Amino acid sequence: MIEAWSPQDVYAAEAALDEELASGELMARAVEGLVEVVAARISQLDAETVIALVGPGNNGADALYAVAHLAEAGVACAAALDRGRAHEGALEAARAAGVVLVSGAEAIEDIAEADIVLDGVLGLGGRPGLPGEAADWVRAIPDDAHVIAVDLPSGQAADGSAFDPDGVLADETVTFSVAKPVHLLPPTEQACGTLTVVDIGLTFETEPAVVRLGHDDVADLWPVPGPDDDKYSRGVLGVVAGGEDYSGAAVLAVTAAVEAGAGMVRYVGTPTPEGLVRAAVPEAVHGEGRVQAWVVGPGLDVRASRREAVAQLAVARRALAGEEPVLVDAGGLDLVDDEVIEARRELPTLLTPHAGELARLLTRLGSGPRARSRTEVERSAVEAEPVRHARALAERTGMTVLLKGSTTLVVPADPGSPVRSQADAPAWLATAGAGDVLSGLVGTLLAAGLDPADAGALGALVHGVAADRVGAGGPVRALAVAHGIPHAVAHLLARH
Ligand SMILES: NC(=O)C1=CN([C@@H]2O[C@H](COP(=O)(O)OP(=O)(O)OC[C@H]3O[C@@H](n4cnc5c(N)ncnc54)[C@H](OP(=O)(O)O)[C@@H]3O)[C@@H](O)[C@H]2O)[C@@H](O)CC1
Ligand SMILES: Nc1ncnc2c1ncn2[C@@H]1O[C@H](COP(=O)(O)OP(=O)(O)O)[C@@H](O)[C@H]1O
Repeated sequence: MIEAWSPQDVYAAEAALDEELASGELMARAVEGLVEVVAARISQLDAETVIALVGPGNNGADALYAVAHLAEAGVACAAALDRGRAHEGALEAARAAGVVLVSGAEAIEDIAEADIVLDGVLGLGGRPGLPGEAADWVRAIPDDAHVIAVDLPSGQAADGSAFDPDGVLADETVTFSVAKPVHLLPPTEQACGTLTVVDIGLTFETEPAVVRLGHDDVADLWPVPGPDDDKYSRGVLGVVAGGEDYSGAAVLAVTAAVEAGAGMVRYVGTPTPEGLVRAAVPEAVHGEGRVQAWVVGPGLDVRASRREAVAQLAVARRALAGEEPVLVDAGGLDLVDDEVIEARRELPTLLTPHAGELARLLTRLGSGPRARSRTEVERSAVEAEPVRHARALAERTGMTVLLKGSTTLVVPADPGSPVRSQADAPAWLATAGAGDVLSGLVGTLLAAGLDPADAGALGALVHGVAADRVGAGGPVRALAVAHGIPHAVAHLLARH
């Protein structure tokens, strides 16, 4: 599991530890870890020149001390300074070690020829926009240089809220003690590259801001049946999905639920998908009945008027009005209105929109607990600030929101709970029907008793791993992902 703490919590933990340690000890630990990574990269890449981009704060000091150590060890190092502004102790160390200090046009020339660029312009204390000459430095970084960001890529928001295309795009980032939201959240994680966390001894009493499950966490969370279990105790999942237009969604969701190990799946549909489900998934039973959780919505047509569709919609509405946990996806999202929001306020509910569906929902429902602002929300706005928009929907509805995408976010209804961020899927998973598979998989975890945030994060991880293993680096179809779930789960459980 990777946990990330907010910049405020990191500063507080740092201040607490700083009081116990000798002055400069904390930074010395950070620098030692940073030097180790840069030295390893110099030898792996056969790099000859390193240049540090030095900003005015402690982030710049880290970079400057690091090149001082490397210069002492014989590496050809330079440091770009903006009008000579930098941490005094670090500057002295750099001078004494023979680091070449450059600024202006000379800095731009040296950056353009560097093998490794160490970005220490801004760290945790950075505000939007690069200071002084730093924007020119960043533009001068050659494509073939290996860029190592100190703590975080300069220009990117430490809380992960905003991506700056003109900021640093790192090949790797060396951070201290713990990850920060910038490293785990879209849209900023794309600027971080590979992450190394150097332990400098900070401890935290607060909850992390962001959590990412790793493969080794699956065995702790996955509902593995024991000898006393039967099909009912494992959890029965009701699936209200598929209509005459999108009949395949029902097959995909039900198949995924059965493959994920639901004790039983009860399917409620209209004639065409019902026939398909009967043929494709003999394990499923048909019609309404007692369940431990519901999936409502894949392929569901809330505007259909045929008698069978009206009956199916009545079951969907009963599920939303009932007390069992509900996952609401696709067409089912159209059924979420103020009445449903009021009825489900205290009940486990997971909404699973993609960016376009989230934009539509926020446009229709408005944001804030009482829908104070009701404005048109564009898909592009959700993509630019996914966490903010997912949180707005979670606040508006009191429900947990799973926002699908290359990184899947799970924002719990409780604003104090960490955001979950899973980036396990190959881009090949961007294919029709993949979301229907996710709904069946996560629904099974809800029926087994997991809470919506755990079910969403764990389901997203397994979904991604199944796609990765089935596709083996090539294209993957949604049905194959569903069929790949058992092997993915077995593979992940075997790691324990
Ligand atoms: N916390 C930890 O655990 C540890 C932290 N460590 C390191 O310390 C780093 C944090 O250091 P930091 O607090 O000095 O902040 P940092 O990002 O260097 O910049 C602040 C300076 O930049 C300026 N400034 C900011 N934005 C600007 C802008 N857009 N345009 C112009 N100016 C701007 C800002 O100016 P001011 O706000 O005063 O106007 C201030 O002068 C952290 O990332 C890590 O590398 C480790 O050494 C040890 C363990
Ligand atoms: N670029 C991507 N990389 C990895 N996974 C992706 C990417 N784009 C989408 N996905 C995943 O694929 C699935 C698509 O779901 P969705 O948009 O609901 O499709 P559908 O409605 O056709 O089933 C989601 O689980 C999403 O997280």
